[in-house]
Amino acid sequence: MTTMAQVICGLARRWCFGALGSPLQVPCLQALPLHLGRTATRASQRDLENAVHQVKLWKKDPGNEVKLKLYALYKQATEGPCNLPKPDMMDLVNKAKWDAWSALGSLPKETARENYVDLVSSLSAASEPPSPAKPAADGEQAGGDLVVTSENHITTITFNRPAKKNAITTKMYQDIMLALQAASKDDSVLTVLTGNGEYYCSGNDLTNFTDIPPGGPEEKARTNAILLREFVDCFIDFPKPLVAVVNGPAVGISVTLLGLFDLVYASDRATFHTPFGPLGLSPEGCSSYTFPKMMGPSKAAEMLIFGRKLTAQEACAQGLVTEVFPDSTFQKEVWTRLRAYTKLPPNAVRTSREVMRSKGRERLHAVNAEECGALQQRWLSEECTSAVVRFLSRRGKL
Ligand SMILES: CCCCC/C=C/CC(=O)SCCNC(=O)CCNC(=O)[C@H](O)C(C)(C)COP(=O)(O)OP(=O)(O)OC[C@H]1O[C@@H](n2cnc3c(N)ncnc32)[C@H](O)[C@@H]1OP(=O)(O)O
Repeated sequence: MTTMAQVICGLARRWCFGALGSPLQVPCLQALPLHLGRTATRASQRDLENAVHQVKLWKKDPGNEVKLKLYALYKQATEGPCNLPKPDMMDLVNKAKWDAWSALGSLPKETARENYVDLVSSLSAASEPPSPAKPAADGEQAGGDLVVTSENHITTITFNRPAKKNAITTKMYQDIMLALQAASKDDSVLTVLTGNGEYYCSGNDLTNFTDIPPGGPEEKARTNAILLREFVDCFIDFPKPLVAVVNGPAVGISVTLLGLFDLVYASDRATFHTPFGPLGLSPEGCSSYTFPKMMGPSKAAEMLIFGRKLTAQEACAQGLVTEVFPDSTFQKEVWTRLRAYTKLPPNAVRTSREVMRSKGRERLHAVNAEECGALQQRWLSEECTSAVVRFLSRRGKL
């Protein structure tokens, strides 16, 4: 289990050696000597060290807001006002810390120390006594974040991160591409994408934006654009029928990609949401082309620009979904139908699909390239950065 002190220590370390480049000589909090008991009315250096020790014993994560406040107060108490250059806006973690520290302005070191000690003491009073760390639950990641199975001439690729609503990590994008490459060559007739648990998929994992490489945010945006382009290209070029078994809510890229599928079967629990406006993003997955073509420009605009969430029935009425099934019989009905389809003559299936797809393929590649170029810019924008920071800080991920 990660303790609070490890988290704060991690923050301090990342601040010291992160994207800012120059080491800042901030002591790791865990390296401080420990003393117990506050005796004076004004907090002493010893009280501060004692408070740091108490933080180490906290069992519960107090949340991002408190962590940032503690970080800022600690820095102010030990180093005084922040005089570091403002980190790049895409450097989310360091920017949040810089903002928190800078917000303390010229608060005297003594006052910062006192505030730190008081904050820790008020939070400690409310927290539980420490207990030994528990080992991680067995099987939490059973099967990995992506599970690929092949049975009865159907290859199934399952998003398997139910605790994270099946958000897609960078590794999952790569693994999906590998799985599609393998499925294009195996003896399956159909390839299915589905999700394990309550969600089909909550789209791109928003923490994918937080690890900034040495080349900075621009490099991150460039490599993400390359990965996204290759990823979507795999769907455009996939030679067999693609089926989405949408078992629950779908968000972001898991929705836009549906325009490249041949069949989309949805549970009546599923919803379809592309919150690009609120996230400061623009469409991907060729949806800027496939959605207007499928549902008309105005309905597509409502989804892709203004982020209107569709129910499964609405998505079906717009042509995004092939058929909606009651959740209680969804799996049974869909898989029975798919197994029946695998009995069709495979070469005829493949030929029909190729004839239907070949005409639009070049256009789809051009659309994909254009969308990825636009997104590369979007990812570097203040609008997008602020939206990602809002999401991550609400969930204590910074
Ligand atoms: C190579 C780069 C390619 C980039 C391609 C670009 C794609 C664009 C998109 O896909 S945009 C869409 C991005 N997705 C979202 O904006 C969804 C964000 N998530 C949410 O809004 C909500 O989590 C929810 C509505 C999906 C579910 O809400 P609910 O309240 O039911 O559950 P929680 O929020 O508590 O979620 C449970 C845990 O799952 C984590 N999580 C969910 N979605 C994501 C995500 N997309 N990225 C990262 N993490 C996600 C959430 O943080 C919770 O984790 P925790 O339990 O550890 O706190």
